[in-house]
Amino acid sequence: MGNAKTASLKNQAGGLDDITRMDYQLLFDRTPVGIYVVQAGRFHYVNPALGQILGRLPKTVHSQPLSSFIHPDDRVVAEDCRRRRDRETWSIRFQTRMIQADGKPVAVEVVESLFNDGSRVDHSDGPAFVGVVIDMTDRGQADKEARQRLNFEQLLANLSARFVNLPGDQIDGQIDASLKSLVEFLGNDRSTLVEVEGDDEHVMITHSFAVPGCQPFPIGPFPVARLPWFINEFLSGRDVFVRVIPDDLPPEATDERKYCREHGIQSNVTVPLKAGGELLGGLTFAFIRNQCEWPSEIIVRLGLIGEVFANALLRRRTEQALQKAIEEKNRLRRQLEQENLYLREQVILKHQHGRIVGHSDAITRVLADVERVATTDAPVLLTGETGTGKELLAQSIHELSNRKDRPMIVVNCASLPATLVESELFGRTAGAYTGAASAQVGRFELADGSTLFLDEIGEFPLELQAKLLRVLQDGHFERLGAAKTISVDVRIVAATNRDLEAAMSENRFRADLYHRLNVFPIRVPPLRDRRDDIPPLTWAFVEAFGRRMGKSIQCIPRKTMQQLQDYGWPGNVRELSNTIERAMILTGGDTLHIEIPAMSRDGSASHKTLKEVEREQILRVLAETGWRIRGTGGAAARLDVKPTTLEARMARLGITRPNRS
Ligand SMILES: Nc1ncnc2c1ncn2[C@@H]1O[C@H](COP(=O)(O)OP(=O)(O)OP(=O)(O)O)[C@@H](O)[C@H]1O
Repeated sequence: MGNAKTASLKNQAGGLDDITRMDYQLLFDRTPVGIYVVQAGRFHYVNPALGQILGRLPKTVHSQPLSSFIHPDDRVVAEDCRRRRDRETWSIRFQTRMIQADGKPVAVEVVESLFNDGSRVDHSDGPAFVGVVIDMTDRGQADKEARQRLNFEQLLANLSARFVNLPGDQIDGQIDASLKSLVEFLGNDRSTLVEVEGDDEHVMITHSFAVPGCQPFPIGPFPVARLPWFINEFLSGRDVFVRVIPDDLPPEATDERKYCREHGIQSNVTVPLKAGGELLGGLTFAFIRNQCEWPSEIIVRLGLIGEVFANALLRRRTEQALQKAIEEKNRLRRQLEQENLYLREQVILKHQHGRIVGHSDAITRVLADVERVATTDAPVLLTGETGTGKELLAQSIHELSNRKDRPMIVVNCASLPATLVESELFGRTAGAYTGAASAQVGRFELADGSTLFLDEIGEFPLELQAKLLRVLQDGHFERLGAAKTISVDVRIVAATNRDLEAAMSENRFRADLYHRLNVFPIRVPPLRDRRDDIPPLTWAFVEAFGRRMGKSIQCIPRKTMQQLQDYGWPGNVRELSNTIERAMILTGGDTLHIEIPAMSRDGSASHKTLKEVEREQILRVLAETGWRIRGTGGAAARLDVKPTTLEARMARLGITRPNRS
């Protein structure tokens, strides 16, 4: 094998046979690697390269013990290695420190093997070894850089991990902590995060960390005009690396030169922060105590750190925008709710003005219809049980219309004798019929330019319905007994608690009139279908009657109010109003006691006489006062009557005190 190798070397070298011993000597002398021959622990040969590693001339080293050139701390280990060499190959590889002439240690790697060249060494002194010594100083530097690279990767991974899944509101805190870690790791004096502002004239300093003894950059807006070259550089997406300030600054950076001089900045490295295709700001590293010594490799990799910050900023921005959008949505919703509330209040207030009380959904819907139709001239048909407030609503429609300056004319069709309806509505000429001595202006003429409320329209005489229909259609009619046609502009609001459709099918009501009236029907719900309105209505009536009667009621027991809400109110609001009025008459003091009519929720029930109601009320108050009639808090005072009057009534109603057992 050895011959084969030699043959191949011969071929490559183009004639190794020609190389003389002198040539080998030259080779050893010229090689940049240290070479020595050692026997019995002493140098027999040291080439110039090893002399250089040791900082000595080779001849001064000759015959010296090898161990004396090994660092004292490494000697034992090195000798041990050399002793335990492989018996087969007789070679050994170890790392150690050698000592230079000036006493400085130099890290080396040594490879030593058995040396057979009998011409150079006398084997009677034991085996000789040849050693190759490699200076590891450069290698150490490479290792240091590799270690630095590794640490940097570690820092990068840590930074990224810190920001992953971090809620938007914690990002700022983490940026502060990360700037501190960066300064500690990279050894600069101050790290600052700059964000772009909405306006072109400022950037925003959002975070800054400085080592003790150096000032952090003041947080807040910073005018671009103070460092125009520097800011525009990184805002254009370029890295800024000025290792030696002012020498490395371009001529146009005059403001920067001045600023750095004033603030003692020796070097500056800035990376732009870009994420999502957007430039968000810059991350700057300032050197104040020393100049920047970072290897270019670190500077290149700062961009990666910039990316971590940029992504965090982007996420914070996105979350802030989202949060803002949510807040705006909530604000708009609240505003809408408030406007709704306000609108409702407006409606109620407006109608309270027209004495309509209520905030239930049912009445709110009715009021909304009233609002909607009021400003048109369309006929309105109000239907609903008696006492639900149809007339009140008719009044509201009128008051909300642009006819409000003229009074609304009311005709109760049920209360007029059929014979008088025509003249009442359409007017008459003098002598139009027997007994009509003078001419009369009808309600239609009176209502010209205003509203005519036809209450109880279901009672309108069948024979006059065609005439009514004609006025509704074209506004024309003739007074009774006159040929002259009169034209009027009248808005009709009609009301009924009758079933007009049934009347139609029984031919008591004309279908064409019905359809003409029914252009905008409004159904007014019974009070039992809007029980939420009972408390405000009760209080409204208590107030109104209290004012009239000079009484001030401060309290309605919860139980009483509940009973009012539970009751069926077949007579609707009118019945509630009457009940409150009665209770107010009977109540003394500031607490309202109401005798609730004994009826079921659906309103079908027996009606009590006033006498029965009075009896029950007196009995109840007597029970509450322990049958004490006189004095403050006595039953007479509670009922607001003289004690003698109460006693007389009790006698009349047959009320006597039950025997006490
Ligand atoms: N929402 C309300 N707020 C305040 N008062 C009301 C309300 N509804 C009705 N009232 C009062 O109840 C009473 C009856 O109302 P209104 O006469 O308008 O009812 P109606 O439906 O026209 O009755 P009818 O069918 O018997 O003519 C009136 O005193 C009215 O002021």
